[in-house]
Amino acid sequence: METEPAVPHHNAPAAGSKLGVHYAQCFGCGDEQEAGLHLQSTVGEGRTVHSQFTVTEAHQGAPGLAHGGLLACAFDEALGATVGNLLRKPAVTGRLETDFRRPVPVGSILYIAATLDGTAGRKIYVSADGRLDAEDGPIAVRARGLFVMVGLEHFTTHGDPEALEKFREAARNNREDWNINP
Ligand SMILES: CCCCCCCCCCCCCCCC(=O)SCCNC(=O)CCNC(=O)[C@H](O)C(C)(C)COP(=O)(O)OP(=O)(O)OC[C@H]1O[C@@H](n2cnc3c(N)ncnc32)[C@H](O)[C@@H]1OP(=O)(O)O
Repeated sequence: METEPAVPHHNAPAAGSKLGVHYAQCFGCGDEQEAGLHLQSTVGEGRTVHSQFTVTEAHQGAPGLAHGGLLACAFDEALGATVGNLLRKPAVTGRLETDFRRPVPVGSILYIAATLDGTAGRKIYVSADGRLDAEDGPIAVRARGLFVMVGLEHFTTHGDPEALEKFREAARNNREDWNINP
């Protein structure tokens, strides 16, 4: 199937909109996960979302340096937030590739700029650069993801049967006009 340009949903949040927590216990963005990433995201121009998080001591692999898997998690979250919020369709990560280009020290802020690259049927292609300490800082990590659109029953069948109500609760706290139906 041919890849087509990704077209943001007509009701996608506008450029400049801050994206809230999609689930309080999410390791990537949740505010009830003490050691989590607390990633914060804002919609950018076009098909982009800008996210950032501060690397803390809870995120170490080697002494004083972020764990690579943890950085991959940050990109999973940033790419997933881009897909979910711009397309407003439920999707899960099928494939995630990361290139680690520079070490990321504890105390750094990682600035992640993600772009929706295209869709092919249920497949969504998305990529991102992560820069150190400034939006125009040196690239530390690059990632490419393939997300696959799923029905909402993916979350209730395989996860918590009350998943949809938990998502809705988070959505109500973020945007009153949010409707989780795709
Ligand atoms: C409603 C509004 C929402 C609002 C929202 C708000 C914000 C929201 C923020 C969320 C931010 C969280 C970000 C974290 C996101 C996770 O971390 S999700 C958790 C990690 N991922 C998973 O657990 C997924 C586990 N895997 C699966 O459940 C299934 O394998 C999948 C991915 C659903 C696919 O299974 P399937 O539905 O049976 O589909 P299948 O036919 O196998 O694959 C479909 C297509 O994808 C391709 N494909 C699948 N996997 C791969 C792969 N690994 N490599 C290459 N191609 C693949 C297949 O080849 C196939 O291609 P075509 O034949 O169509 O060309």
